[in-house]
Amino acid sequence: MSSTLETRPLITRWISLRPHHGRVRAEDVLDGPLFVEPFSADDLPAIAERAAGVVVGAAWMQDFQLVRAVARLGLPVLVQRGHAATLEEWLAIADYCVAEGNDQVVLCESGTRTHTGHLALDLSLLRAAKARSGRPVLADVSADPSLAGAAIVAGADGLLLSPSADEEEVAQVREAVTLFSALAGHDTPATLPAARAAIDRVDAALATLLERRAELAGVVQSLKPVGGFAGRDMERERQLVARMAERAPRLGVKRLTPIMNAVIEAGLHLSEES
Ligand SMILES: O=C(O)C(=O)C[C@]1(C(=O)O)C=C[C@@H](O)C=C1
Repeated sequence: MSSTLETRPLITRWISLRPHHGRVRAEDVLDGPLFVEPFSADDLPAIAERAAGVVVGAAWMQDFQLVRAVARLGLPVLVQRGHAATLEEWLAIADYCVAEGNDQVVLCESGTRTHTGHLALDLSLLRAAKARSGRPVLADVSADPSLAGAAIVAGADGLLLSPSADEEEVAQVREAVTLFSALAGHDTPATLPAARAAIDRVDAALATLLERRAELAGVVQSLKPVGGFAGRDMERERQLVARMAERAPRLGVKRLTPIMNAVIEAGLHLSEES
C-alpha cells in the first residue's frame, strides 16, 4: 500500500485494535486510506504490512514509547488529540514522530470531553493546529457526523469516521464532503483521477444549487404580477451576471452571459410547465 497520504477531502476510516473497539475487517470499512490504531507495540509488524497509516489514538498520547515505535514504521502517522490535551501537547506528539525521522504526520482533532461526557469538536483548535503546524488536520466526526460540513468549511483536510459508523452516517458524511469541499477546496489535484473526482464534486454542488435556484425562480414567477417569459426582466439578468462575474473573473461577463441565459430560461420553462 502507498505510504504517501492524500488527505483532502477523503473520509478516512480507521480500525482500532484496542479490545473495546472490536475488530472490523479491512474490506468492510475501507473508504479512504486504511489507518489502524495499535493496541500495543506487538501489533506494529502486522499493521506495517496491511495499513496505509497508523493511528496514535486519543488515549495513547502519553505513551511516548509507543509513539516512537509507531513513527519508526515509516508509515504516515495520524495523531489524534487526546480529549483533554492542549494544542502544545498535541503538537509535541508530532514532534516526537519527526524526531524519529518520520515527517509524515497528520493531525486529527477528536473533540474535548465536556462536563456532560460528550465529545465537542473544537474547530477553532483545528484551525490553530493547521496554522501552527502547517500539517494536514483531519476532524474526527464519529461522535457527531452532522458536523462534517462545518469541519470542512472550517478547513479540515479530511474527516475521520470510526468503524462503528452506520451506513446512514457514512452517507451523511460523504454528502457533506461532496458539497462543502467543492466550496471550500482550493487545492490543485495532481492526477487525472483526482482532478476528475474534484470536478465531480463541483458538479454535484452545482446541480444542488441549480435545483435550488430553479425552485426559487419558480417562487419569483408566482409572486410577480406577470410571470414567465412574458415578464422577463433583462436589466435584472444583466445585473446578476455582472455580480457573478466579480466572483468568477476568469469566466467574466462574456462567458457567464450565455450560461446564465440557459439557466434562467430552463427555470422559466420549468415554471411555465408546472
Ligand atoms: O427576478 C425576476 O424577476 C425573475 O423572474 C427571476 C429571473 C431569474 O431566474 O433569476 C428570471 C427571469 C427574469 O428575466 C429575471 C430573473
